[in-house]
Amino acid sequence: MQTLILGNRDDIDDMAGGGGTVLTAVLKLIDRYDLYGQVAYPKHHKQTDVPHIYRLAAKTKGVFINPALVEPFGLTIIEAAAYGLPVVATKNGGPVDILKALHNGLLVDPHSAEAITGALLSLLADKGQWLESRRNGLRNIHRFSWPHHCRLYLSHVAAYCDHPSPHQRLRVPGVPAASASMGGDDSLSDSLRGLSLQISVDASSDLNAGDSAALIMDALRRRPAADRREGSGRALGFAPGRRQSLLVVAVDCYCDDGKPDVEQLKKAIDAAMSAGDGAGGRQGYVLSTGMTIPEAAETLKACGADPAGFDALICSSGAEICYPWKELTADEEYSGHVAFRWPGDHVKTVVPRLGKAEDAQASDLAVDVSAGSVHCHAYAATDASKVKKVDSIRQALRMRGFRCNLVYTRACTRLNVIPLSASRPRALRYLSIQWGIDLAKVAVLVGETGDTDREKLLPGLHRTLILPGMVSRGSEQLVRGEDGYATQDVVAMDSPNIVTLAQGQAVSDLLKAM
Ligand SMILES: O=c1ccn([C@@H]2O[C@H](COP(=O)(O)OP(=O)(O)O[C@H]3O[C@H](CO)[C@@H](O)[C@H](O)[C@H]3O)[C@@H](O)[C@H]2O)c(=O)[nH]1
Ligand SMILES: O=P(O)(O)OC[C@H]1O[C@](O)(CO)[C@@H](O)[C@@H]1O
Repeated sequence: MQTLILGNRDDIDDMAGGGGTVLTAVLKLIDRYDLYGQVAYPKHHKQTDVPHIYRLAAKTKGVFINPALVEPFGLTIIEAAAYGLPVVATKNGGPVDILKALHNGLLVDPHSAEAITGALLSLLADKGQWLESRRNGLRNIHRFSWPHHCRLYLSHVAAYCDHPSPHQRLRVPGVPAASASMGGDDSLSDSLRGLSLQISVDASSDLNAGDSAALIMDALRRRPAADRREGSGRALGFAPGRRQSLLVVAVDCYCDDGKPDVEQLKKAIDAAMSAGDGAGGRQGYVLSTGMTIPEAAETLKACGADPAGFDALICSSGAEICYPWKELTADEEYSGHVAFRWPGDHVKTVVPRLGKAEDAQASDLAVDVSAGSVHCHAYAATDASKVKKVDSIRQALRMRGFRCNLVYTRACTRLNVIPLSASRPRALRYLSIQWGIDLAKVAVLVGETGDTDREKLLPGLHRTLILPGMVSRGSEQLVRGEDGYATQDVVAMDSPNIVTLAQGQAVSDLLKAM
């Protein structure tokens, strides 16, 4: 089945621009070649349908084609790559640069029907070529991430500022001697946040615009380290010094009764810690969990691990972050971020009513005050069969005007209700930005199963390592109903960024191989 997305319309005659003409021509071709039943051309689609359309095409081993006579940029080609869908694209315009970076398909002359047919058939018929294009797209898509884009852009700006007039100079703050000795910080995200303030035309400069891009970039890179030290009284100001990469332990190890499975978690932590041996402190550690901050600290101690050995704890399924080397209290800045549209106490009593199964008692999903926090309502669940799935509760809450994130944790025995903008991936992104560590230098360790938000930790710009045999009981049966989609329908599990640790393989070896 071919799917043609040809614009939303009620009536072809009312379509703007040349859309109506193109669609009419296509319908005539469908008729001429008698393709009824083989081609779908939906009249309407919503923006939220678009990811599913790309995924469907990728799943059915299809190809995305953009045969524009001229394509100024080509966002759709980047979108297709992000979903693992190979492309055939016009050789006129932006796609030339995109394919040079992504290698995710073939360029064609849009005026040549023969060239288009040839390229489509070649990708569709040659499974090896199709798979290579898919994997290249998934592997290289980070090149269109904002940090990468900004880095490239700045380097071009700096490189071409060769002839400034004497009073117009690019002022990049100097590098204090102390910070110059710090390890490389390869992300520009911090620098970029304040860039509009840092670059100004001013004669009293430390660097000329004519200086090499590398020099300017270097100064920009180092600046946040100095800023951070000034604010070191706050957790937010913590600069993880020599840290250049992060290992995030997000292995949700619980026993059947919901208590932390200390033995298994200890194995996961040991596997992570051993990967940092010999890194000279350049590797940082984060625990990412559905537990509260006190529970996480206590559990780490039970595992024989010093909580202070972790750079951060992401707790309550991403509602809180703390820095245990300093104190076990939540980062207020992050709390401020996630507070957006948090319905607070208004939603607290509604959840048990909407979340318990039809035949269940009120006590089957009851508020657990001790496991809650400012931005997390926690509920104790007696049995997985007595509660509704995440998707169903979320939908019921939305119908009542509450938009929240819901996560079952502790082997289906606890439901965390947190703000919509709080999640474990979101917390990770926050740390990556605050600390200036690119997500490409972050590796997340997960189990084969886990909390209901586990599948959201799998894709992204970071690398994901699946540790088999660590989690005996997860909560993922409570993600969505049986008629819902499967994880592999929304996550490209064959992405080069997602790998499973082989029996006896060390985390460090796998990281090196990725
Ligand atoms: O039926 C459609 C068509 C497009 N999109 C989305 O809309 C966005 C833009 O699509 P595109 O077809 O490229 O739209 P235009 O606005 O016509 O294109 C201009 O804007 C794009 C985004 O910057 C650039 O890539 C193009 O080169 C430029 O011509 C993408 O996210 C698409 O997924 C839909 O959701 N439904
Ligand atoms: O094929 P044509 O006429 O050059 O039109 C291509 C244009 O249509 C779009 O694909 C969608 O509007 C643009 O991205 C692109 O610029």
